Amino acid sequence: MTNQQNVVVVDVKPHGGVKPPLSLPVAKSFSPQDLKLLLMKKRFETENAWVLDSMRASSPSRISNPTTTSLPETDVKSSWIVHHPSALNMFEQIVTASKGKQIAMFLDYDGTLSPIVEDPDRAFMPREMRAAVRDVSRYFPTAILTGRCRDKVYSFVKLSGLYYAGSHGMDIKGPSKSCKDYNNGKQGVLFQPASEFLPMIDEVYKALVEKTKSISGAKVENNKFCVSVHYRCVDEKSWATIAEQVRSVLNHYPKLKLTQGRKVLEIRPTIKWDKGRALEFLLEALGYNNPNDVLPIYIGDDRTDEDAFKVLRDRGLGFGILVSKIPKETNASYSLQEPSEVKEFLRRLVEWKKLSLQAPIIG
Ligand SMILES: O=P(O)(O)OC[C@H]1O[C@H](O[C@H]2O[C@H](CO)[C@@H](O)[C@H](O)[C@H]2O)[C@H](O)[C@@H](O)[C@@H]1O
Repeated sequence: MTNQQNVVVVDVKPHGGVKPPLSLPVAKSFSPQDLKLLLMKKRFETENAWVLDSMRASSPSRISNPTTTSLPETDVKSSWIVHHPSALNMFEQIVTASKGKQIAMFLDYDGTLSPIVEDPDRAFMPREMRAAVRDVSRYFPTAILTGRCRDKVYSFVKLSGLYYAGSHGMDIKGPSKSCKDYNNGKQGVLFQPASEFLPMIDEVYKALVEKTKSISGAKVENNKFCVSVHYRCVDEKSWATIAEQVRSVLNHYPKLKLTQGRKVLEIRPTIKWDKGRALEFLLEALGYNNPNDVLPIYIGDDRTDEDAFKVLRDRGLGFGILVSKIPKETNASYSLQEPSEVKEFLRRLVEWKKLSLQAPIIG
């Protein structure tokens, strides 16, 4: 007969949600010290399992609610398209909604302006996409919001008339050259809400490089105010090891948290700042305090873009457009399948704007 009972511990994740409950067998003879160690070990294992599940599901989460999973895949897809129609098919409705307002464009980078590739250092932006973004920025205030380091994304985009928000919005800079009159003279706006974390992020980057160097295919990227640990090229059998190594480093840094993107673990400060807050900051920096003056359009493909989609939805402002070929849970209103459709959407916006500037005023 065993002398054990089960203790269930419910804990709170650093970024708000509830962690899975810990259930551990407690022998009556355990000392408080043993119990503490056992609890720590169990928590470590549970958190790893939680990260690993999430890594397997990849990002953003595919639709998994019971009302849709019982339907055949084609029905799920058509029901999703009804709720998140193509932004190309809804183009007329989108521009009609901008009547009397200034359209402001917010664009994610990876998976939106450049196709996803294996090597993050080679995620170049196709020339035609650069032309489309440049043309859009001539007619509408335009910002790139990315998880990447701001300098790195600038080296890919190479356009000086845009706002850039790197490190998931923790590093914001205005256009380096004046673009018409819509930036209200706020050229060079700079906002870095996490600057005190720079030394810590640097330290964590080095620790992660060291911890993952023996995992074939793992890549650690220093994004200035956050760090990415890529596992796209890591054999799935080693995903548990990568999750374990990342957690073992993070355990020493309670002021940092773990989030996830497309085959990437992202380590960032626990401050309440994300792409949604950056979008709000940029709207204010552009002088759009009155929601009646502006129609923001945000296009992105990843979990981190959901923060921005949510801000737009909660404020009843503009439109979020998710780039995805498959149905996913999202706060976006519309969808586009891939970067080539993003380019088409941007081109159509420019054509529409040119025509509307030429149109005679009647009445
Ligand atoms: O906010 P984003 O611009 O979407 O940046 C998010 C992460 O994007 C990059 O990683 C992703 O794209 C890579 C290149 O296609 C791909 O190899 C990787 O698997 C994707 O997760 C970037 O390298 C990360 O640092 C960003 O956090």
